[in-house]
Amino acid sequence: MSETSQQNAVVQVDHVSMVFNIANEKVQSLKEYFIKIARRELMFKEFTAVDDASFTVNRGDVFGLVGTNGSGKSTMLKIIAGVLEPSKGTCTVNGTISPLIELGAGFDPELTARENIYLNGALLGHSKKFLDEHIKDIIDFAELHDFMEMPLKNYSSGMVARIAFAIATVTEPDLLIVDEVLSVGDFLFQQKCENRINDMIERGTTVLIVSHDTSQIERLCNRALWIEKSKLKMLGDAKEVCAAYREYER
Ligand SMILES: Nc1ncnc2c1ncn2[C@@H]1O[C@H](COP(=O)(O)OP(=O)(O)OP(=O)(O)O)[C@@H](O)[C@H]1O
Repeated sequence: MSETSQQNAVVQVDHVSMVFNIANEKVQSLKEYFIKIARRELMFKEFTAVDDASFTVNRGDVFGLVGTNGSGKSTMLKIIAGVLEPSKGTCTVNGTISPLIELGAGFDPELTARENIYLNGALLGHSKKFLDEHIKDIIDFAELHDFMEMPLKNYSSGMVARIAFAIATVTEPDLLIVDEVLSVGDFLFQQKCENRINDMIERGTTVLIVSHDTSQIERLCNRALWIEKSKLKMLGDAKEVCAAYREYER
């Protein structure tokens, strides 16, 4: 790769593979699990969720990931976000990241929504002072003013997604990673999120987005990657990749 393209890369994925060890049989409890491990009775088999992936996401790209269920999209995003260490290969990210990956991750269901804003905000690296100054913006964007003192366990998944999106986008990171969270929000909230993503794109944020809604990928993204059964199947212009993927799904 040339020096210029390297400087332009926000995400550089180089021959990345992710292999999980899956137990061959179901165990009923943690105790049984440890007993079987100690007696060497529990066998594992390897499962390759991402197989030798290499690609680059450049500054200013709005990059979509598509593929059928279980093809490895979320695993790829978790590697990019630094949540998972790849079994092979390297993944480099240049800049700050706001990951919106697993709905509810980084939240405590027993705490109120307000307390969770501080907890999740701290996990994203924000100070208490910063969160005090921005909590009104977060609550305003999520439109959940009447529910701030309610424990998060009583929230619907759409309400959790509203809070998670509002916190992740309170600052403008170099890279915004959005997994299926948008799909659980209602139509109006999805539109509001898309508008905010578009504003961030205009100001230079690079976006990585997973969605089963190919029209959403076509609307938002310039480039797309289709992952199928753990392997990269097609990389290129978002409209072309979505068209090929739709054809395959039929
Ligand atoms: N921690 C894990 N341990 C074992 N297997 C895992 C783990 N995480 C993911 N997998 C497996 O890896 C494969 C890819 O999962 P992944 O969640 O990346 O798929 P996906 O493309 O995001 O699917 P979907 O569209 O359904 O969200 C699946 O078969 C899944 O069961």
